[in-house]
Amino acid sequence: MSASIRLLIHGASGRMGQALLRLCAERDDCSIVGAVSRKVGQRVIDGIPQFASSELHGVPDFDVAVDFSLAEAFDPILALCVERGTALVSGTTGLDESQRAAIVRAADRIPVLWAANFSLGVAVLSELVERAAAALPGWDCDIVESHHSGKKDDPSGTALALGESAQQGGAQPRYASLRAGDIVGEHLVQFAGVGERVELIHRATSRDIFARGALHAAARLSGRPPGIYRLRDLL
Ligand SMILES: NC(=O)C1=CN([C@@H]2O[C@H](COP(=O)(O)OP(=O)(O)OC[C@H]3O[C@@H](n4cnc5c(N)ncnc54)[C@H](OP(=O)(O)O)[C@@H]3O)[C@@H](O)[C@H]2O)C=CC1
Ligand SMILES: O=C(O)C1=N[C@H](C(=O)O)C[C@H](O)C1
Repeated sequence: MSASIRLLIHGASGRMGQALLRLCAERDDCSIVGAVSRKVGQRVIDGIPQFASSELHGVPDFDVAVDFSLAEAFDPILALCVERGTALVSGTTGLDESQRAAIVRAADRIPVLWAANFSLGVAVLSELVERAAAALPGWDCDIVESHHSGKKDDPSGTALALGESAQQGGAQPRYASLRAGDIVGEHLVQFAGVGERVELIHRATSRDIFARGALHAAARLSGRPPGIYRLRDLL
């Protein structure tokens, strides 16, 4: 039997962090050696040592950091992974160009997987969007994303990634964002022609789909050579 992969969860107190902690406890291929949040109350919760982001350099040895935090928290966790030579799986959205460039540089030294969306449904939607865009030249393409009122970035990372797929197919997408209630995440990609319209939509009703995808990716990324990995490389 292979050894359990040691995970560091970054953004542990958040909506995604809590889903990751809960779902990791159900797996026998990984264990959490540290949970990092901006603020820390109790030092150990359910046997997992808690660390404040100011204590990042004191976390124990780990194999993969799983980061679902905020853009302003991303640079330190990327730097820590490079310093320790460990893998990074990140779903943090709202990263700017310099942060994206830092990921590319880091990938010379460590394995990195960043994805705007870890669900299988969005992976399929992305392919459908590219095909629809290529098949419907000249049609208007609009991407409408809806999320809970606590979401900070817009357009969502998924909307921007779907926009890249639409562009690959030759469309010029426009974006609209809605923040309301507790919507987990909805993405509508609409192609409008004259007298007809095609709508492709993904509705997430549970964050577990993202957390499961990220844990699966972490288990598969551990021990790989440095480089940029895509979700589809690890499925
Ligand atoms: N790729 C994907 O599939 C998905 C991506 N996401 C993305 O994941 C990220 C997290 O989402 P969500 O869980 O809803 O967000 P939350 O706001 O619920 O959680 C954010 C977490 O980051 C921590 N944090 C905030 N600021 C800092 C900082 N400066 N340094 C260290 N830690 C910090 C928070 O700690 P504290 O509570 O102490 O402030 C908290 O643990 C977002 O970017 C979101 O877009 C979300 C779902 C799926
Ligand atoms: O913040 C969220 O909640 C989500 N963020 C990701 C994004 O920005 O696309 C993925 C998912 O839609 C949920």
